[in-house]
Amino acid sequence: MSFFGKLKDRMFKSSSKLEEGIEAIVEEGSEVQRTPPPMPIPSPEPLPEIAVEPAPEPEVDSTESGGLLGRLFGRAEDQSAPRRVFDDAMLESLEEVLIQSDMGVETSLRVAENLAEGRFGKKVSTREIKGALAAEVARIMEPVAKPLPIYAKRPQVVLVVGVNGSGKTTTIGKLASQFRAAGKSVVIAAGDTFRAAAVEQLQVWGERAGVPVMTAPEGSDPASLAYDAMAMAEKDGADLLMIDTAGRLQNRQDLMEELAKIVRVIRKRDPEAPHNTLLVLDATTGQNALGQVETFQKLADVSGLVMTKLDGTAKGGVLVALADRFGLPIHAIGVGEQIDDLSPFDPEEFAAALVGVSQ
Ligand SMILES: Nc1nc2c(ncn2[C@@H]2O[C@H](COP(=O)(O)OP(=O)(O)OP(=O)(O)O)[C@@H](O)[C@H]2O)c(=O)[nH]1
Repeated sequence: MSFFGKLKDRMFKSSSKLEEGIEAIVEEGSEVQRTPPPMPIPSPEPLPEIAVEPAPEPEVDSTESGGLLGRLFGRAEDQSAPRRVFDDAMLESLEEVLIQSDMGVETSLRVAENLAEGRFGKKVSTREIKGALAAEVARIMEPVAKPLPIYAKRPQVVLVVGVNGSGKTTTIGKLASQFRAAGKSVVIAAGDTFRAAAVEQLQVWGERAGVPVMTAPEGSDPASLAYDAMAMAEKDGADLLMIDTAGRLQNRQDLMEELAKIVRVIRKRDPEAPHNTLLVLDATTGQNALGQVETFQKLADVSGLVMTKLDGTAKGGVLVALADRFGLPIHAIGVGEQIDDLSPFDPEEFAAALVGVSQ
């Protein structure tokens, strides 16, 4: 199955919510429209003879793209499909549906406003609105869709941060496996030395990915492990060193000091390290993800995001809010617990899956 197929299948909770919401809005309004239209007033004078093209149906921006959205939403529409006039009530209902999909209030209001532009007072169908929404979401997401940059630097150090349970370990395993498949040599450092279970889990992922995992005794200094891992990665000529970290936000000061110390010691070996600081976020936490970005930006120099657990959540819209608010690159998304359930972030695929493409 293509990754888009998987994404579409698994993001059903978000998309069905948006899809059903938009359908309901259009259908509700279209009933109002069934009252007979007023009789046309005959024009007293013959119209001057100028070549007038029949007014075209309002175009869906996305249909102009030859890409995925164009293919999905661009075909001619069944004329019997319900339509309603885009009015204030529709604008408000759209805002509500977008907020419910976790796009955040600010972003939802702006997106709804953009959908209204050029359509206000005109009759629109569900598919037109879905197509336009998908195009708008893709437009917002386009600038942040950037794979993890790979540098010539060896080892490239990737520090992985995020709250406990966000999916750091799983993401490190998945990324390591992908880098291995691309012919890169990888070393993992199990930097959450305070939790034996976290270390064990990382070892399991290391085995799956065929990548060595450096560990240290429970409770030992994560910075010292990071330093040793850096030395080992240098000695082995590894392309990448991925460092897992603790995610205990309960004591923010300790965590900040711990992360700062890791950075300080690895810089003794390479003043430019870490080359990437990946923040792993759990999509099921919805709007909390926004707060986590703010917090971790204070704790570390976050360079990009990975959003996990997009499968089975109705909160996929939070990615749009994140992109709109922070503009941080989204390197990858996770849609499952298996090793190949991590994909580069594709804005059009995401937009289509979020909005729902069954129509
Ligand atoms: N459905 C789904 N589950 C995921 C995904 N990514 C991670 N998980 C699951 O989320 C749980 C937590 O993931 P971990 O990788 O252990 O998270 P962590 O941030 O390392 O957490 P700690 O080890 O507690 O610090 C595990 O049960 C994973 O299998 C995903 O994309 N989709």
